[in-house]
Amino acid sequence: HTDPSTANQVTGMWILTQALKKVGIDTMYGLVGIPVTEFAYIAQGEGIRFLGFRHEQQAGMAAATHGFLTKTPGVLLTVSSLGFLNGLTATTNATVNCYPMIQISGSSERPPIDLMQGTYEGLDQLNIAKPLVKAAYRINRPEDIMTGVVRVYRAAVSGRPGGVYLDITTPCLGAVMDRAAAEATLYTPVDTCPPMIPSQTSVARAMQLLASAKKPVILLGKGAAYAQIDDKIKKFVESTGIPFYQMSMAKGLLPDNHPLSANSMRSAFMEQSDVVVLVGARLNWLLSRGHGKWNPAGKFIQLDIDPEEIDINRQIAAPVVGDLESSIDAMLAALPSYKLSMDPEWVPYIQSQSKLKNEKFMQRFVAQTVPMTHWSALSAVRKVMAQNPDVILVNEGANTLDDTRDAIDMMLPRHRIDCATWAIMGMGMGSAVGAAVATSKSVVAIEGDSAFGFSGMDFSTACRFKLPVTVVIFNNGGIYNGIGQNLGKDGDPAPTTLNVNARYDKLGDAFGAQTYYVTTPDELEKALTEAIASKKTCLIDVQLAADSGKESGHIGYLNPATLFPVN
Ligand SMILES: Nc1ncnc2c1ncn2[C@@H]1O[C@H](COP(=O)(O)OP(=O)(O)O)[C@@H](O)[C@H]1O
Ligand SMILES: Cc1ncc(Cc2csc(CCOP(=O)(O)OP(=O)(O)O)c2C)c(N)n1
Ligand SMILES: [Mg+2]
Repeated sequence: HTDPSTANQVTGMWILTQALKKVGIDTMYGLVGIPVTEFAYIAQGEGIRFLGFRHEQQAGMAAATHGFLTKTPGVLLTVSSLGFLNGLTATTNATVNCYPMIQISGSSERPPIDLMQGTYEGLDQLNIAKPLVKAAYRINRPEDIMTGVVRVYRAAVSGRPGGVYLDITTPCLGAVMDRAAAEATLYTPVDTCPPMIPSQTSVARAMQLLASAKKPVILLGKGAAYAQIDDKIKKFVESTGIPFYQMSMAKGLLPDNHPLSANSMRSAFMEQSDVVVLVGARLNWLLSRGHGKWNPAGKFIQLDIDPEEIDINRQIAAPVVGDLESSIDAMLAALPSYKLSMDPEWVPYIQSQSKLKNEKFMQRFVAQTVPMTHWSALSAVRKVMAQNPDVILVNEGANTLDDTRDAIDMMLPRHRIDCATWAIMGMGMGSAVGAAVATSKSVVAIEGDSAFGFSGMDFSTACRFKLPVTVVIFNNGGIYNGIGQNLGKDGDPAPTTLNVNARYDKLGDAFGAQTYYVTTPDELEKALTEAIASKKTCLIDVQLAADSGKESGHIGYLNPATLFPVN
């Protein structure tokens, strides 16, 4: 597979490779085939890492995670039609979650697409992508490749980050151009993600409101984690002395056990806070869209880069529109000019109530039940994760997501990647690979067994690239707890001692992983400790009781026994 380019002539594939290097791309995730295989080889030959996956959705989740963790857009490469569509779910999810990523897909030549003449893998990809992603462009001519790459790069990283689609046609990839003319089109763009400075007026308005607050709270969202201004966030919290709450992917910006953490006091600050500071956090469903328990008299200060985010669900009394670094800098600079009037009992109240709640919460880990529940399994996992704070945690499921989020304190920023704003399943294996590749750190993915099912075949990708990824599967027999179980007669509740039949460790054996099958907390603690220390690709099947966890509806119970005769 050599590049067909010659001393005097180059192909569109070569130009695309050079253009990606000009904007600092050194890694691509994807699944090759017609018409992008040759391009991937050329890119590899020019020093761009390429990680081949089993499904484009997981390659896209890896690219999105890469973007969130590095602020350089992750690149997803797919073939046309279904490969493009498989990847589009990840690019759309990245757009919803504000992760910067670029999906590059080969596409058919235009005339037979536009005339619907039935071409190989023909699909009008650009127009299908447009409504779902932050921006979408098509390149038809080799001389436009650099422009197309700069457009998608800027769209992915500037303003609110998001997923962007770049469509490049087969004729363009294969087009031949004079080398000198092609080189003349290449350049490194200037200032691709400029600061967005908030107005002084907006900062003064926010500081006045903050200074008047009796029971303020600071909510840190994944935008604050993404901004990579960790010391400034810490300084803002500690110099104001205001309690803070971290959304799931902001956990670790300050340690979850920080004395100002209101992590266990969500209801209290929702009901009582008179001023709420949203820092890179949307007032969306994850925060009851600002209604329900929220104090109706509460006033909101919102720091966000997206002006259209303001007032989406509640009036924002003091919007500060700008990039978080510029906004936090401005507020820190103004702080000495203001005297805060926080109720001196507010922080002691938060701290004393947190202590009581945390002590009560710890009771959940006492029962070392066998068969295990999520909580008895987490009693072991939390111990091992506390000893390995620099391991990145990937997490998805229902009970597995909620319980793990509450059970495992994060000590470092950008060390927790989960199903986030859209709460989709199937981000696990791609995110684990993307996190390991982007950071060279070890990764532990705590997966519900149903959630694992969406991306499980790409566990083999982690094995193939020998990544230090340990997948821990909380196996309670399927979606929530029980679909597909051989249930009691006439839909009666299933007996709680049903053995869970699946053995995911054997799947790991098939791909050469270091695997474990554990049924007790002690076995799990030993296995996870060993797996992380090994820095190998590992899989731990954690057998839980079939009825562990709660679900929104025992839909498996609706099946009459006659449909599924109990064997
Ligand atoms: N660099 C940045 N500066 C300011 N705001 C940002 C930046 N990056 C992302 N954001 C904003 O952060 C917010 C992230 O919100 P969200 O994804 O709901 O986080 P969470 O679910 O953790 O609360 C988005 O509104 C986005 O516009
Ligand atoms: C793309 C998509 N399809 C389906 C669903 C609906 C769902 C929400 S949670 C979940 C899996 C829960 O079972 P799991 O075994 O993972 O966890 P546990 O509670 O510990 O047993 C599903 C299928 C979502 N959210 N996204
Ligand atoms: Mg399950």
